[in-house]
Amino acid sequence: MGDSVLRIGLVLPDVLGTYGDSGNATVLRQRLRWRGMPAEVLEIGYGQPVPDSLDAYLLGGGEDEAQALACDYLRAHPGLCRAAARGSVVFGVCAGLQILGTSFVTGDGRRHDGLGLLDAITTPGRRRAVGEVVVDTAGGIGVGPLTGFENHLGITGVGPGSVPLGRVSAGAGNGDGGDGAVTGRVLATYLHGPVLARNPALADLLIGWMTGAPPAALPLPEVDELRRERLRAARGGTRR
Ligand SMILES: NC(=O)CC[C@H](N)C(=O)O
Repeated sequence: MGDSVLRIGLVLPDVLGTYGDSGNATVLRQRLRWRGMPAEVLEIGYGQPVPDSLDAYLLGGGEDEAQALACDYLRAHPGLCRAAARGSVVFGVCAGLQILGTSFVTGDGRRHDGLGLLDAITTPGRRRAVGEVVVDTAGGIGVGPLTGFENHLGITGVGPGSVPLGRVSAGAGNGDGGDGAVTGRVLATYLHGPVLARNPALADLLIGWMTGAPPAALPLPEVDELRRERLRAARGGTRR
């Protein structure tokens, strides 16, 4: 393939594959292809080299032990961090968010250094946050309301080097009223779904960062209808 093919790295899907977040790579690739931009997904499995030349890197969710293993691997194989320093897009979900931060403490009380690409520190909460989430991004990344589901023990404090994506109006998110964190082109959230399938505007924000220009509109009425349903259902739930 030539240099014009956009390359999306799916990072350690064999370790961070518990919550279906690998679908985010499929969504990004397909939304690029629908716009006539060739794209491919490279799965970077545990034990394989981590290239530093990709346009985007996606990290999904996982259990504490898997998360610690993935984080150690990415610290020892710094291709992702080198690429982020050059401006590649990095997108993390839940365990991915915690790994991209400065440090996290797992449920067993052990502290782990993160990759330090986001100014975010995670510690165990009092109880696991499980359920639907809605994030209002008007004061944050401005991509409309985000919907997804969460399943995590960690609570995340965002420092001055990052900003949350927005404020949660249902669910827990970071645990302090915000969700996720963003610094430059490194963005992460607690939302599974896959979140890019549920929230095409977030996928297109990442695509704009990858390509250097906001992509053309892509009307998909059935996706809009699905979003309306999800938002109605989640907003009918209780705030935790
Ligand atoms: N869903 C996840 O990725 C869980 C992340 C982390 N292990 C936690 O429980 O906080």
